[in-house]
Amino acid sequence: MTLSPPAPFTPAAVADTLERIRARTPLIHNITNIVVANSTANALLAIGASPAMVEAEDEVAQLVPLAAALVVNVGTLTVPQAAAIARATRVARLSGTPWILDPVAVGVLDFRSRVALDSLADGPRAIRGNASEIMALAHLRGAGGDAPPSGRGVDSLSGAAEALPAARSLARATGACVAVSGATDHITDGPRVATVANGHPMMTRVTGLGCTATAIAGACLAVGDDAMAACAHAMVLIGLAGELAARTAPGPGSLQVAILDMLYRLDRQTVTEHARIAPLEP
Ligand SMILES: Nc1ncnc2c1ncn2[C@@H]1O[C@H](COP(=O)(O)OP(=O)(O)O)[C@@H](O)[C@H]1O
Ligand SMILES: Cc1ncsc1CCOP(=O)(O)O
Ligand SMILES: [Mg+2]
Repeated sequence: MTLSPPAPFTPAAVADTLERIRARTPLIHNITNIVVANSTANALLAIGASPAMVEAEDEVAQLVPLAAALVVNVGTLTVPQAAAIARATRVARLSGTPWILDPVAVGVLDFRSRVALDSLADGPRAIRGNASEIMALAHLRGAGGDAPPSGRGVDSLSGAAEALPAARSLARATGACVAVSGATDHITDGPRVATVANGHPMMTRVTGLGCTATAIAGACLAVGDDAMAACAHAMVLIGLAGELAARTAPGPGSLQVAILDMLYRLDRQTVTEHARIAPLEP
């Protein structure tokens, strides 16, 4: 007898994704920022994936077709990195490697805004950002109405629900799933919306946890066919790790370490008991 798979936005589906990552150890190619290169590599290892941080323009074209997913993050963009990103996303489009964009501080700084916007032509499977970044990117793409207020550097000035209309338009315009993080994460592919209510406010006091969510979404994309489900599952995994780690961490320093330990320790039972994921009914 074969069991039918669980509905996509349920704790059981998140547990399935986690177990697939652990079983397959997908190679995740990251072109990312200097702040989080170490912490996101460790988070990917802790959850069971295999990270490689490679950004030489002469090397990315070789690695992208070998990788199970590509993560592109413009957090500390440089001119050589922009060239590597353009090459990598083009190869990803041609080789069918799923890729995800983290538009760090897009809307605040023009160079990265242009690079992120141009990259959309190569068909990211997903985009994960905070509310300010998603509203800004949607506006740049011509899918977001009036110019939104830009973020405070890499931090958002708006809540995730506020960005949902822009996220839906961006998803429709690009074909990507869009995940907006915040106290309650909102994930959409245009028609569908799901929410994830895991997390802890102390997570905003550790740098790079949004970038970590994006990297984990890369691992989820690598092992699943439904990009929106992959993004939602990733938001549960990082949110849950943060929430459970915050139970004992007295401050952000210990929280950062405890999140790594928790990503390593998450299992089907913990996910099933604590995941707060749900489809948002229209
Ligand atoms: N107020 C909050 N309460 C609970 N979890 C949060 C809160 N703000 C952010 N998070 C969680 O922290 C992680 C990083 O999100 P966020 O801070 O929005 O991204 P970024 O660092 O890119 O701005 C996500 O898993 C998100 O769910
Ligand atoms: C502080 C900082 N500055 C440039 S990139 C970066 C990290 C941003 O990480 P996150 O978006 O996950 O908070
Ligand atoms: Mg961010």
